[in-house]
Amino acid sequence: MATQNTFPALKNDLILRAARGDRVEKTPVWVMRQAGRYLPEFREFRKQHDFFTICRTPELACEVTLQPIRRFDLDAAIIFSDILVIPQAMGLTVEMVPGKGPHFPQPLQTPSDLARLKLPVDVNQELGYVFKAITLTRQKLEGKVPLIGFCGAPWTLMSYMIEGGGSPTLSKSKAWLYAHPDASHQLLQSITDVCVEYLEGQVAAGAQLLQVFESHAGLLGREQFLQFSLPYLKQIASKLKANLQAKNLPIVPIIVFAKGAHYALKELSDTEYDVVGLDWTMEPREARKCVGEMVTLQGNLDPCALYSPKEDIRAAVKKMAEGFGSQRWIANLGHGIYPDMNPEHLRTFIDSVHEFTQQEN
Ligand SMILES: Cc1c2[nH]c(c1CCC(=O)O)Cc1[nH]c(c(CCC(=O)O)c1C)Cc1[nH]c(c(CCC(=O)O)c1C)Cc1[nH]c(c(C)c1CCC(=O)O)C2
Repeated sequence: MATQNTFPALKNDLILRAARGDRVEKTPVWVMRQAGRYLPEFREFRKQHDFFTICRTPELACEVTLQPIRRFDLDAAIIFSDILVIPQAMGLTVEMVPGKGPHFPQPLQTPSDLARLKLPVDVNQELGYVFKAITLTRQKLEGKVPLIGFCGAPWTLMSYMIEGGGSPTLSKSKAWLYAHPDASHQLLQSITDVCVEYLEGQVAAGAQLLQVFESHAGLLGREQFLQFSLPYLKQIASKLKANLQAKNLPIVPIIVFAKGAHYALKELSDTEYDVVGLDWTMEPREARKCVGEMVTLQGNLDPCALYSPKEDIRAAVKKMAEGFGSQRWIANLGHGIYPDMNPEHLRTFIDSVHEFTQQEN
């Protein structure tokens, strides 16, 4: 059975309080893809190490995780890894092609290809390197901020496994949903089972908050989302929480980020997720009206707003803060930061969140 390690005492628990709906004196902020190519120190590091070698080597993953924490006044670290480590653990080869992104040399083409998957997955054996990276990073953070763990959601991972890489339409993977619904459900369930065990292992290793990335929700319509995405997202949160409780592990808050799922915001808030992430197409006040008071919202400045002059970034943050209000909000961008962003503009974003949300007493 998993046992908890002992870690340095936490000095900043703002994000954990906001996630649970406890009072905060200022709004916590972190940024999706905060460890990455927009940082010169990351680009330097990448010249020496292959992407998945960094993910698989705890000392390297830890170093990259800490880079943005050293530079900025962030309220959380997110473990450096990728959502595609799960397809790898299920037996598929994934390469990261510089300048192009992920590539699967042998994607799933027809339902008969499901036989190629290596199931069931021994999560400790296949993904134990992530657990080691989390434990090491939690030690090296010295309690400065909490450490976020994450995984890709089943539909997003299924679509990568079938498309074999990025795709503007997801037409191959969406074709499975319409032409092979049973095989699709079978695949989604297999991925879900891995996600549950993987997230549990991350908590046992020291993750203090989790995020599930359903990055490809937007290309599903509401119907397809309710059928092929939401049930698996729900299963992840409910089974995970039950397992954590049964094993006496901390029941950490969980964030669901379903990019583009504005059509199912209410349903997303009606789950065991503690936080619902918003992309930049959603209006904070409308979103709050839709989800009610019992859930924390995360987001949602358009990442491209960081291309504007610093004064405009400050104005955009002020407006965003007025829209979300001071409680039950975790500030973030509406999607990951882009590689050509000026790190100093990110600093303006982070510092102005703190400035505009600081409470009087
Ligand atoms: C869809 C997705 C992926 N990976 C991820 C998602 C979900 C978030 C989202 O919707 O953007 C999640 C992810 N990927 C990475 C992290 C690390 C933690 C962080 O700082 O957020 C996280 C949380 C590192 C990464 N993952 C990747 C990089 C860049 C690769 C490199 O260094 O060469 C990093 C830092 C590569 C990657 N990985 C993926 C793509 C599409 C790409 C190529 C596009 C790109 O380069 O941004 C798959």
